[in-house]
Amino acid sequence: MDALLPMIKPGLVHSPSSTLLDHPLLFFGSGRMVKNLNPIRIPKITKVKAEAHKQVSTAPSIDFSDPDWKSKTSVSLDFAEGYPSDEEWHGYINNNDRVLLKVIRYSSSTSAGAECIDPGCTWVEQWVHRAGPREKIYFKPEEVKAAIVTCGGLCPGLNDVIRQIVITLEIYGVKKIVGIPFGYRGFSDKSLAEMPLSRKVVQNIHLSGGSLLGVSRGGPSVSEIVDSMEERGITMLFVLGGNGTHAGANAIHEECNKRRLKVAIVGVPKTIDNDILLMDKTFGFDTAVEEAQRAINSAYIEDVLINSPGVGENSTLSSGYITVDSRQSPNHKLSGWASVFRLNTVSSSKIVSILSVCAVRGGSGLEGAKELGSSTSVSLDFAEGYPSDEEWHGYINNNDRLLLKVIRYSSSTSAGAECIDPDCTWVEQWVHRAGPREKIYFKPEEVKAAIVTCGGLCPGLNDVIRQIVITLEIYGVKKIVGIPFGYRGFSDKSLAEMPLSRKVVQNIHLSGGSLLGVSRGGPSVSEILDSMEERGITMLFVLGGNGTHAGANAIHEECNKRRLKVAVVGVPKTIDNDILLMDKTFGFDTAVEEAQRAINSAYIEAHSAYHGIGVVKLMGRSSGFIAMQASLASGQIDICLILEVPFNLHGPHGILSHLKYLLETKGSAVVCVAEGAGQVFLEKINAADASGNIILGDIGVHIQQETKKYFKGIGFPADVKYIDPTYMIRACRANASDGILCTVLGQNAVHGAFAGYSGITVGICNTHFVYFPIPEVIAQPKVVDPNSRMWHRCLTSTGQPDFV
Ligand SMILES: Nc1ncnc2c1ncn2[C@@H]1O[C@H](COP(=O)(O)OP(=O)(O)OP(=O)(O)O)[C@@H](O)[C@H]1O
Ligand SMILES: O=P(O)(O)OC[C@H]1O[C@](O)(CO)[C@@H](O)[C@@H]1O
Ligand SMILES: [Mg+2]
Repeated sequence: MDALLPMIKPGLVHSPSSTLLDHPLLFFGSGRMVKNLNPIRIPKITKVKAEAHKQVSTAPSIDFSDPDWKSKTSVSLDFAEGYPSDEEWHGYINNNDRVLLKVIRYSSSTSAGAECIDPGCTWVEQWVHRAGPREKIYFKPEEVKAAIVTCGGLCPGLNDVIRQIVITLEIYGVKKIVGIPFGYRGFSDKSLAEMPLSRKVVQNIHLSGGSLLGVSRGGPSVSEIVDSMEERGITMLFVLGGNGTHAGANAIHEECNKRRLKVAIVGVPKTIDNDILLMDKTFGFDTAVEEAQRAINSAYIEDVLINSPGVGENSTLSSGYITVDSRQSPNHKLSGWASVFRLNTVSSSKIVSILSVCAVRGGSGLEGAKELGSSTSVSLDFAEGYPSDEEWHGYINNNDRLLLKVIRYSSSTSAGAECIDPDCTWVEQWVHRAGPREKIYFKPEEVKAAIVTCGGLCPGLNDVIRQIVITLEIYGVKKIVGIPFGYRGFSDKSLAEMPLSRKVVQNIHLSGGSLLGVSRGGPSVSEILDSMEERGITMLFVLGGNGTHAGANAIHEECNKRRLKVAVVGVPKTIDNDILLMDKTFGFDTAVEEAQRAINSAYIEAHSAYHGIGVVKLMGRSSGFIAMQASLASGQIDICLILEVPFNLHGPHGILSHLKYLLETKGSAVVCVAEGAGQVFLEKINAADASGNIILGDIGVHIQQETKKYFKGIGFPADVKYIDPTYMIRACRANASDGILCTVLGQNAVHGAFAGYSGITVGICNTHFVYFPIPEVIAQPKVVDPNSRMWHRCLTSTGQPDFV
């Protein structure tokens, strides 16, 4: 297999005719390639002189008084001889790193959504190249002329991509960057001049939709385009577009190869339709769904309020998910689980008829997990035997598994490498796939389900409550209640449980907060259990963060001790995104979206003031994910501070001297700080909330005060504005992306309980939904890895140096 790899060997730089430039996307694994791809040619490696690109990405030693500090440090190209040893990799991606393409191991080709290559549904590894900066680069930045072109229809985010390409090219040291106007047409239409691009030009273009460069369809032939590229001396072409644009890009690439031109053609797939193969999603898709949802909401409101009651009733059913509407068509054929959505009563009796006799099981979802401890897979003891393959229709086969980690790091020093042993051996760790099972454990008519929401607020709580209730009703459950104000509702006699039904929850997702209320602290686990027994609860859905999940696990264990037939299922809720093993928790995306608005206000304030400095504090007591992502999303942050990365305020490498430099050079600056950061500078409060969480000092206020003091002290004018949007970012309604996440989490929580799992929580992992044993995800808070690509991307975006 290695013979196929586009290796950059010590002392070698790959030649244009035989390398990644030929095959920007290669697949490896088990000798199998994805259909429709041409066989991979064995690359011919030509000897050229060695070029090592030395970049300091995390620990640059910077002299801020030098106006050229950026070009001298993190962006400098300091070529050296020879290939760097593993120890020398700092923030670079090792060329041999690979990402697994498919992460689900289907146990049967008839399991819901199974994508099998052969009828036996054999597990086939298919690897793709990991993206990111390489230590050895192929082009000399000063020789590069880069062009960007946007083709096809418009798409939200085009300007964001243009902007970041330009900024990143500048960081590499590229000076000649141009935009080709109006798509491929700009290559031939003499009336359209190419547009010089620089950081200054693109600084704020992401604040508007459309494309700075304009778009078009149609245009010149490939050979005309390449003639024009040769004439212009273009050596890098970035092509933003959909499938047509990419077909064009590939033809241009092939033509360049034919003409033996040393040109890199790189596409960035753009389409709101999300119809590009192999990717989780294309940019613009999320925004399009968000906007579409607004249109649906308007349609819903129009129908309900203006049209006849009959129409209104219909749109009540269809609101949230328009596909439900199509399923109501009497001619629409549904099978298996899908039919359950439509044929409510029939389906529940069908489900009952296939009841299994398996016991409610403890959390035991992780298999073969070297670092996570071994655990058993779930075994099912069905009364009437295992259904044959032909019988699966829309159900998840119990033996389906999802791979936890998808990157094969070739070296422990590759950027963000998470290796289990020093050799970075590839270890398969499998988790259970979430979803409806054909055999269920509970008889719906015997179930009493309760939902409780604990901890702080989080956008999407109502969406999850709503979906749990709707899904329970689909199963045929009649007794559904909400426990008011968190665990406290189990003991406080003044708080009556709230009966829940589809009618009650129908529109609750249109507001933030929790219909049930939240609280911290509360009764002991045994009090909770006594109350659950008294109420006859057989399913408990627990929405909360790490504390809540610790509680849920204790409840599950106590149920086991008391030999109660109860399913305890968690749904992780936290805007902080600090739960282990998941791609993200619900509410996080919305919090980032809202935080970005606060950052934009801070930017405008700072930008409009003479020597303005905006400081924004964001939530995240034990991790800096919100601050990092909001900084990245906004593109307006100069300094992002998180608790995972230490910093100094004072001194030559401190934040204050960098702020002075920014005011001198840019005229303004914006700082984003996570609430958990810089606690060492603050006096300990020595207090905890009702749940025992330590109360933090206010780092935002501290930075504001220190900044004012510093500039006053040196007699340098500075206008400091402080924005604290912390509660605003978590009290709002979930955005579309969180709305979808919440809906699927809610459905899967119910499927998990009905399948007979307990002590589990539902999560999204590598874009698929899985069940985790609770203890595995709350062993410690998930934090930002300062060696991760995401943090490095944030640094690339802010341009900030190290502050120690
Ligand atoms: N170790 C534990 N065992 C049992 N219950 C716990 C434990 N830790 C916390 N709880 C309970 O869980 C509930 C919520 O905990 P907490 O206030 O820490 O919020 P959280 O779930 O971590 O959410 P957030 O992300 O908002 O902090 C509280 O009622 C608390 O009493
Ligand atoms: O004010 P409250 O409810 O204690 O919540 C604050 C905490 O809740 C969170 O939003 C979620 O854990 C933290 O980021 C924050 O520190
Ligand atoms: Mg917590």
